[in-house]
Amino acid sequence: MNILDKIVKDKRVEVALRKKVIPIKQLENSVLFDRKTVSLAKNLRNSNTGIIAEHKRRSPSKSIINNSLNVQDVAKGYENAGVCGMSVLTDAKYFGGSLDDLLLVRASCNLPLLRKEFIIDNYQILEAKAYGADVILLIAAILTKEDIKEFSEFAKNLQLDVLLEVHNEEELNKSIMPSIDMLGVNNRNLKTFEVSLDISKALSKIIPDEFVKVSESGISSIEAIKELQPYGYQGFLIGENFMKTDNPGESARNFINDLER
Ligand SMILES: O=P(O)(O)OC[C@@H](O)[C@@H](O)c1c[nH]c2ccccc12
Repeated sequence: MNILDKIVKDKRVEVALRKKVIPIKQLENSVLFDRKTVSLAKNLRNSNTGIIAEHKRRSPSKSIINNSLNVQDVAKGYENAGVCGMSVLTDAKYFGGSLDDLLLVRASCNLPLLRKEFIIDNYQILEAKAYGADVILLIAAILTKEDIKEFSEFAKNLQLDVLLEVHNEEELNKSIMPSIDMLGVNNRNLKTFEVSLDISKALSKIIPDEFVKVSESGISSIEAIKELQPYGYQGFLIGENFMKTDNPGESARNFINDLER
């Protein structure tokens, strides 16, 4: 079984348990649930840098990236750096994240927040809203066209933005629908961990103009961004390149300063 199938299998068990511990009504009654959300898509359209900075402690491809940081400091640092939004990994088993990370980040900054999660159930979208997210990620590789329609419409009804992630043409073709705000091209194959910016370049040509294009993973230089901008990319999701340093906020600030020069 490939790693992605394993993650999804574990996720189904996890979500079934979560539902028993915290009923839907409780999520809907939580303080953050009725909050006004902020749009990442709008921020990206109005930016000429478009950096979405991620909080990621570890990953199946790299094991430990950074285990010694305070998630609230990271959030404040990213906000001060002038990023357009922040992505917070909430998967515990493979990425060392949690919904509590998301909650702490929500309490520390006003950035649009992406819940970075393997979403397979509407319940996780309610959790995203209740713990402070503004945006959800949907991964085409683990969803059917019907799932994508159901989950994205459910998210839109909760005033959440939807970032749909693809890795090839077939995934892209089943994902194009009006309830999607942003199309993310993952440069990393989640089954083999191979990374190549060529994926973003190739797929950009068949992404319709109404979607904000986001390039995800393996971005570690200004040059990479300059290379991708002519292909129409307005968003760049960066995790490891910032998280591997002692001060991700400062790294992001230097990166953005260089980019604006
Ligand atoms: O750390 P990187 O290479 O900059 O990548 C960040 C982000 O794109 C990556 O964490 C990611 C993209 N899609 C995902 C789906 C699930 C988990 C993680 C991801």
